Amino acid sequence: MDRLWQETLEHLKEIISPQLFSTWIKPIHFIRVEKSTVFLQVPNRFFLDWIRDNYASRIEQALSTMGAVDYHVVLEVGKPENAIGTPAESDANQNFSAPVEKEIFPQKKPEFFPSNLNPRYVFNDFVSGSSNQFAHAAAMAVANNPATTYNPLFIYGGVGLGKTHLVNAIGNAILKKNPDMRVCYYASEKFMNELINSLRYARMDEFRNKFRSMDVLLIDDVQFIAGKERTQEEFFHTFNALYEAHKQIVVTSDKFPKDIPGLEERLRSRFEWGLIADIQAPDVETKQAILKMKAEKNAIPLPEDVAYFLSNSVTSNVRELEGFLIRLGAYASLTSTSITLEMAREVLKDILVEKNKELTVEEIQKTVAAHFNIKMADLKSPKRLKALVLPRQIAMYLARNLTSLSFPEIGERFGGKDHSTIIHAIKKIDRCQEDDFQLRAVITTLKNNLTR
Ligand SMILES: Nc1ncnc2c1ncn2[C@@H]1O[C@H](COP(=O)(O)OP(=O)(O)OP(=O)(O)O)[C@@H](O)[C@H]1O
Repeated sequence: MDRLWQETLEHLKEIISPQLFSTWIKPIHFIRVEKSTVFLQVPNRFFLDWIRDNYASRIEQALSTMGAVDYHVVLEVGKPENAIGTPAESDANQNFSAPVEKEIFPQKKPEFFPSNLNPRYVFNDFVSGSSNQFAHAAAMAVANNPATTYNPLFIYGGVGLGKTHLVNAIGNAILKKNPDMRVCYYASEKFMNELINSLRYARMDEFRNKFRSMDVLLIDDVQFIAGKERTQEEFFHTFNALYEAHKQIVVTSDKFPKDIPGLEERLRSRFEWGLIADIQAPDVETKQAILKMKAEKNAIPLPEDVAYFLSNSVTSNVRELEGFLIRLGAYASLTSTSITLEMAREVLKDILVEKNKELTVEEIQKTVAAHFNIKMADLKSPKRLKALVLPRQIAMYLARNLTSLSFPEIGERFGGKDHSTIIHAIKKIDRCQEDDFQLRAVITTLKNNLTR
């Protein structure tokens, strides 16, 4: 099992950024396995909450990918004495001594049909702002009246913007009102792993019966099944069976259905049958409100100026924002100090320098060119072909929105165009976005890709 844990760590290293891996995964210690439960040790309570909410299901998926199928993770707080695994990053973590606490993830319901829902993700703890109010309202409508108006509900948005939170909130709210309903949350990778196992052990009937008997099926990060022929086929039949039986389906993705490469046409069109709601990057006020709410929940005293500093310093990923808060809270608790602006600047300096690097027009052009499958040189050229004009105007629009360059400076980077051309492009994209839902979706996707 030690080897399996090391292999799981290697796998996680590949799918999580080095920064996040060293902050959150490295300090975890493997303790033991009992039946199909893997006991892991984390340095403190903050860590436990954070890992449970953000990484537990990924760890379970990674274990499953490495062969430990259907294993559950139990997190414990404590000293790393009996632990095996990579050493914790900081001395502070090593020396932390706290009473041992245990928490099981996922919190399995005793009944036969586990919902896999994270009980902490509820509507009350979701901050609604202009960036997410449409998705929030749609999610509430579905939770109040499942399978009546918006079916399927498709929520899309960039990394760490609250899709998993919202989809779990829908499930939790429905179950609260209707405890007998069969509500089930599945990360699409877990759906795929379960399918693979059912195929391997000739248990497809069981698999189909299970998924087709649900009242509410919540599938998170559906983009992962794109390109996986067998999984898409099985999901397609599950979708049809549930839809025809008037059961609610909610799907999340990091992209608009049309923009998911490798997604079968028949699934794409079904996702567009219901309501599609986007979550955009939060503005500074929403970020501040989220931080304050999270600080209160975690009993972290967060001064106003630090909340403002954090909200202004990081790009858009709420998970990262929350990670900074937890880091500050842990630092303050371990060193028995209070959180101040000076301390926040010091503790987060390495990460924030990296984050504050401004995007370049070249990066924007590269991303736009790749999205539209055209050459970067075409974005700078004077060619007036229809297939080039829109991508070029979008790239100009993004350059204005995501960098601090002036109109003439942007013109310069687009092959020496006049500033009036840039102004015209920006106005046009601004105007068209108001009515053109698909254009808005493309711009959201590009913005999310550029600022993640
Ligand atoms: N509006 C919000 N209010 C409160 N918390 C939020 C909000 N948006 C995001 N969060 C928090 O940010 C963290 C990341 O959110 P979540 O996991 O739902 O993101 P995601 O969009 O599903 O990301 P991914 O694309 O990586 O799956 C969670 O802890 C969640 O509670």
